[in-house]
Amino acid sequence: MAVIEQVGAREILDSRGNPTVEVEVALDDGTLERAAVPSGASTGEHEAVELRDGDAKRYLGKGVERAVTAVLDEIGPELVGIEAVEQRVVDQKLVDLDGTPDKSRLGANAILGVSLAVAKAAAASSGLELFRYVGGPNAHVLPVPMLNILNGGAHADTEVDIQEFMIAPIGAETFREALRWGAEVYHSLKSVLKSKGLSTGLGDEGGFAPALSSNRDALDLILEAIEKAGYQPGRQIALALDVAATEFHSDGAYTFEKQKRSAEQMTGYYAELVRDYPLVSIEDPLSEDDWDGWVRLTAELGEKVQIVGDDLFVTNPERLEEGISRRAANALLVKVNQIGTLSETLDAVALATSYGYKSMMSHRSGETEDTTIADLAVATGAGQIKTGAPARGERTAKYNQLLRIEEALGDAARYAGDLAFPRYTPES
Ligand SMILES: O=C(O)[C@@H](CO)OP(=O)(O)O
Ligand SMILES: [Mg+2]
Repeated sequence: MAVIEQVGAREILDSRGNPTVEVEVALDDGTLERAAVPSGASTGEHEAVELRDGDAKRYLGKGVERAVTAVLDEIGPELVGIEAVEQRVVDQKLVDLDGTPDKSRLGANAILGVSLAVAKAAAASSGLELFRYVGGPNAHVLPVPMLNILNGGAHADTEVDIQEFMIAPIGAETFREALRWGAEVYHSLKSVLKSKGLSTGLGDEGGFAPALSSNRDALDLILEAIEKAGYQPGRQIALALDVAATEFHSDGAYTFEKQKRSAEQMTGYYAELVRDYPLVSIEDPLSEDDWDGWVRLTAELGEKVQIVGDDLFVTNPERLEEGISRRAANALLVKVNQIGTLSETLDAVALATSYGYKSMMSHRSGETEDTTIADLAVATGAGQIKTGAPARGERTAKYNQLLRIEEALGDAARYAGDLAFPRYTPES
């Protein structure tokens, strides 16, 4: 087995034109692999800390030279000589070296880059694709792509409050078919928008970002696009939301559609949406610290629809444990850079699974060409992945990797389909 010989790092650009960290790990058998780190816009207060330089002259203070230096000067030398397959040893070393609970000293961006690059190098050196290396023989379920085709909130310059309107092609037979359906609906939505004189400009995740006066308008446009593409809403293609409610919550109130609302009023609004639309999943319906609101919302809607905790859980096993004990949400959003190491990410998914919580693998709004999360979705059997629209290279890189994985698995591949959403019964 191969040991880590050298760790390199550099500053590269992400899909928003902001700097981010890329790490390279070289092993003594000649293997060289790299991983790039994503970056969020609607970040949760409890996420691990992304180290930024703060020098206003460089990239308006968004540089990551300090994180790069942390990899080169502090982290790298400590890892030389360790077996690359000892992922947990490496990750524990990263956590210990940093020494803070939120990875703020060395930076979660520095730490994650190293953690993922080590995993990729170990996989390559073992002659295994990443999904097989991390997931073993059980890695055979292709996730439902949760395609974000209409962007609002912090990802668009419009007044649409809900951040992400996604389609979930649950009725497809294979991932390949699901992705094709999704792309067809994406194009269909473009025509629908054009025909109504609405903008077809894009938001950060490649979805359209038209100026609309209500959030229901967005759902109606998408339903029209699904039908015009020749698919049945609900049975073949369901809907999902990421409300990202932390973004419009302050002083105990939600400013939604220009009105101040309580958690109870927001819950009432979602209950109507679930009644009126084929929704399989709602992410962050309430703010990150509104635990009581989450508990009540989950009690009211959790039997009918998946309720996903993103800012609430921040892929952190401790916050997830609290959520499980209080019965807040029934699914976990999984973002590798919210927690900072592969081992802790896998721990969060395992914890979720053991309590019957579903997991949705996720990108960030600032992304790179790195495709690690596609492999992790299959490795963990998550059954769901959201990585933006079926357009724009940094998003399609992940979906395209899933096409390759499905092909590599051949007859062993199984598409998660509507089984990914046990709380949803497609209408006949
Ligand atoms: O809220 C989210 O789920 C994400 C990804 O879609 O957005 P961001 O990366 O900006 O936090
Ligand atoms: Mg979210």
